[in-house]
Formats: sequence, C-alpha cells, structure tokens
Amino acid sequence: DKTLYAFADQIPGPKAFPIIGSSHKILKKSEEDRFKIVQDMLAKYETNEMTRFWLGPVLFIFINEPKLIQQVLNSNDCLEKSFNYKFLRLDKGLLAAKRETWVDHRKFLEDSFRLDVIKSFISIFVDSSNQLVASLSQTKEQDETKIDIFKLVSRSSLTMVLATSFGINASEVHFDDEILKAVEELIKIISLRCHEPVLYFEPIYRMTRNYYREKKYRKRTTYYLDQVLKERRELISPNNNLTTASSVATMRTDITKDEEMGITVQEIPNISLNSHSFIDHMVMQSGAFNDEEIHDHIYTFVAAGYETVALQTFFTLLLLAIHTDMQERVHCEVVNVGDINCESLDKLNYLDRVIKESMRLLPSVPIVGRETREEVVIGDKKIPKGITLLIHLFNLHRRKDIWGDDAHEFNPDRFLPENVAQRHSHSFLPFSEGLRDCIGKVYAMYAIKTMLVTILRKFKVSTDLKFGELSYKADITLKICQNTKIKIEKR
Ligand code: HEM
Repeated sequence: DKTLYAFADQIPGPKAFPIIGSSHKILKKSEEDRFKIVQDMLAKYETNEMTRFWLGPVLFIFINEPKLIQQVLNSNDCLEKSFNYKFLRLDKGLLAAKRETWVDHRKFLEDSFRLDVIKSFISIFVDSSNQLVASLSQTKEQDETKIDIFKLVSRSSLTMVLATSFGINASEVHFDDEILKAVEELIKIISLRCHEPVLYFEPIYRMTRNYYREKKYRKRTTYYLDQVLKERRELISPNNNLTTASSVATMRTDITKDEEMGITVQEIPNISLNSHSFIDHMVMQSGAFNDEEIHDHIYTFVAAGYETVALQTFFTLLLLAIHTDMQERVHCEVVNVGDINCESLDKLNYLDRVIKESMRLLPSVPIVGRETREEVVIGDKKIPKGITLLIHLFNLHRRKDIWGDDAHEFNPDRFLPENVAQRHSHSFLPFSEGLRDCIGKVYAMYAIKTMLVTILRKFKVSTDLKFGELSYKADITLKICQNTKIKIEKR
C-alpha cells in the first residue's frame, strides 16, 4: 500500500479529484487488507468530492460528498447498475435489471411491499423469531460462550423471506444448514470475482475452479426454490380455474427429503388466492411477468433480503453485547411492548435509533454501484457514459466532517430528530436512496425489530470483543473478520 499512496501523491491535477492507482500488489492482499486500503484511501481524501480509483484496467469513481451522492441517486442517467451486478446471474431480477425492464417492474412490485402487505407478514416474522428463541433456549449452560448467533439469526431471516415469498407459514419452511452454507459460499465466490479484474471476463472465469464451485452451490440453492416456484406457479396460474381457497387446499403437493441436495421440504402448504405472498402478486398480475422474470425476482428477494436482514440483526446484537448499558435501556423499552405488531414496534423509539446507529457503523451493504448511461454532470465534473460510480456507504457513515470526531463510536442518540435535522439527508444511506433505493426497506426494519424484541426480552448478550478491535471485509455484504460468537444468558 506504500506504492499505492506514493503513486496517488505524484499525480498532478486538481486536488478535488485525485487519482489512486492500484498495482498488482494490492490485488494480492487479503480481502481484509484490501478493504482497509480503500477505506483509508477514501478517509484520506474524505473532503474531496470524488476519488478516481483504478482496479487493474477498470476505472471506478467514488462519489464521496452527500450533495453529489444525492445528484447521482436522483439522476435518470445513473439508474443503471454497475457491470459487476451481472455476476449475480439474476439479470431480470429487480436488483440487477436493465433500466428498461426495471422501470415497469419496479412499478408493479411496489405493490408487494405496501404497508398493509407488510402488516400481514408480521405474524410470520413473529413465528420465525419464536423459533429462533426456542433454539436459543435449548442451548446448554456449557455452550453459553460459544453461540454462533449469526447462524441462528440467518435461519430465521431465511425462513421469513421464504415464507413471505411463497405464502406459507414459518413452521412449514424447512431447510438444511447446507442451504445456508451454499448461499454463504456463493456470496464469497461472487465477491471474490468482483475483486479480481481478470475474472471480469467470463471466458477466463469459466476456466477457474470457482466457476465450477459457483455452479455446484447455485444448483443446491435453486433446487429447493425451483420446486416450490413451479408448484405455486401452476396452482395460481390465471389459466387454472381455481377461485376458492378450498379448491386450492385439495392440491397440496408433497416434496420429500432429498439427501443429496441437503434439503428437507416436508410439503408445500395451502395458499389462498388472496394471499399477499410475493409470488402470488406476480402471478396474479396477469401477463406482467414471464416465467424467467418471476424466477429472477423471487431469487433476488431471497438473495437481497435474507442475508442483509440477518447481518443487520446480528450486528445490532453484537453492538449491544459490547455496549451493555445501552442493551439495558433497550431491554427496559422492549420488555413491556406486549403483542408484536406494526403499531407496537413503531413505539420503540430507542430500539429504532439503536438499529440505525448499527446501520451507520456496520451497514450490511457497504458499497453501492451505478453506471452512467449518458455523459452526466455531477457537481462541476463531466463524467462520461459507461463509467462505474461507487458510493462507499461504510466510509460515508464514518466521515468525521459529517459525524464528528467521535464518528467511530456507537451513539444511538445521533438519530434523535434534532440531530438528524442538522445533517444532509444523504449522509446516511443504508438502503440507498432515490428511485432505485431498497424496495424492501420497510419489510427489513419490521423483520429486524421483531427478531431483536423477541430475543432481547428473554436474553442478555455479552462479549469480550471491543468495537475498536474489529476489522472488516466487503463481500457483497459487510463481514467482520474476528470470531464473533457471543455469550448469551437467560434473563
Ligand atoms: C437490512 C436489510 C437491507 C439492507 C441494508 C438493504 C440494502 C439495500 C441497498 C443499499 C440497495 C441498493 C443497492 C444498489 O443500488 O446497488 C437495495 C436494493 C434492493 N433491495 Fe434491499 N436491503 C435490505 C433488505 C431487503 C429486503 C428484506 C428485501 C426484499 C425482501 C430487499 C430487496 C431489495 C431489492 C429487490 C433491491 C433492488 C431495488 C431496485 O433496484 O429497484 N432488500 N437494498
């Protein structure tokens, strides 16, 4: 990284727009080191509006300044996703879709995330969180220090996304740990590809071992979803003359355990035709989506929704395990919440601030990428067509000039309304912003709150880890490098 900085300092040109080069050396570094190099580099130029960064032969421009980020996220010419979203192989899904497809589909899919729809999901969130607490309760005393709470939270959040996608109850979703592992591995492989410019070229990538591993893990994850999707599609197809829930009930289909795929799906349960599930919404919009599009959208919801929610819930628990005084304050608030529903969750103001502060310091999506469709003017700079623009949320959320000298400390009161009013609206962007922001943001907040309330009412969490000692790497999502098993005690 010395080479990197020396190079950066020698480049002539306006100071507001430095060029940073990355040599082959940086690509050889560990993922943790690479993330730190980029983070330090951006922090060094944090008062610069933009930073150009070469990764191998590819030029990226980091947009650092909130007012310029706002311009990018609101520009019609920056609605296209950057080239690396293609690596997800979900081209028709909302996250990666080309602008032309995206415009209509986003309009249709907004309906699936309306507040009344999400309200109907809360019972699924509660059931799934209760399952999680039941697993925690079974933990034996001697295991107390060894809880991999992330794994349990991941199971719960995957259950939520699957149940709400397919219109089934949380208790009817069954999957093996193999599925979680497969998704985790897939994310690692795709992230690794993003960091290795030579692998941007598909023919070269196909010669690598990771390509075959990717295929294997993809097959594993799609097997389960494909089965359920096919059955559901047939069941609620407009050509299928089903009109009542009872006639649907006669069409239950059983899928038995498949050892090889590591999946246990006991059955595909009933649905009613006015179910709010994502798949029902799409199939019922007669003609709006073809099979491939439905497939990619559902997979995208699972991919975009499950790990982000799990990570953010886990990060919040970890921060509360480190800051036990704040955990007590959360406990006092949640212990009397009564039945969990949107109204009772909306009253948890302190928990809301704690989650937002966790999203600031540890945003589960650390970097957002866009591509310019035409030449655009951002600030006073012309940016040509076809350039990848990056917004480094992790860094934006820790800028001292925005968040103060204590930017690296956990302080939920930054999100008191009077403090929020002091900052630029685009200083805090865990769900991105503008037309192409996260469609699942309301869903995510209720899912996270439900899990946290259910856990923290019954358990106390603690750890010996110190916040300042944590180091990070950016897969597509943010990861902590340390072993983060935390201690959990019944209250
Ligand atoms: C804490 C949880 C979550 C976080 C932090 C998060 C964050 C984000 C961010 C930053 C984006 C913009 C990505 C970009 O522009 O590259 C995004 C997009 C998206 N998210 Fe989320 N997300 C979360 C949960 C969810 C959930 C639960 C779902 C669905 C069930 C979801 C579905 C999507 C979809 C479909 C998009 C693409 C939207 C579009 O391009 O129109 N997300 N999310």
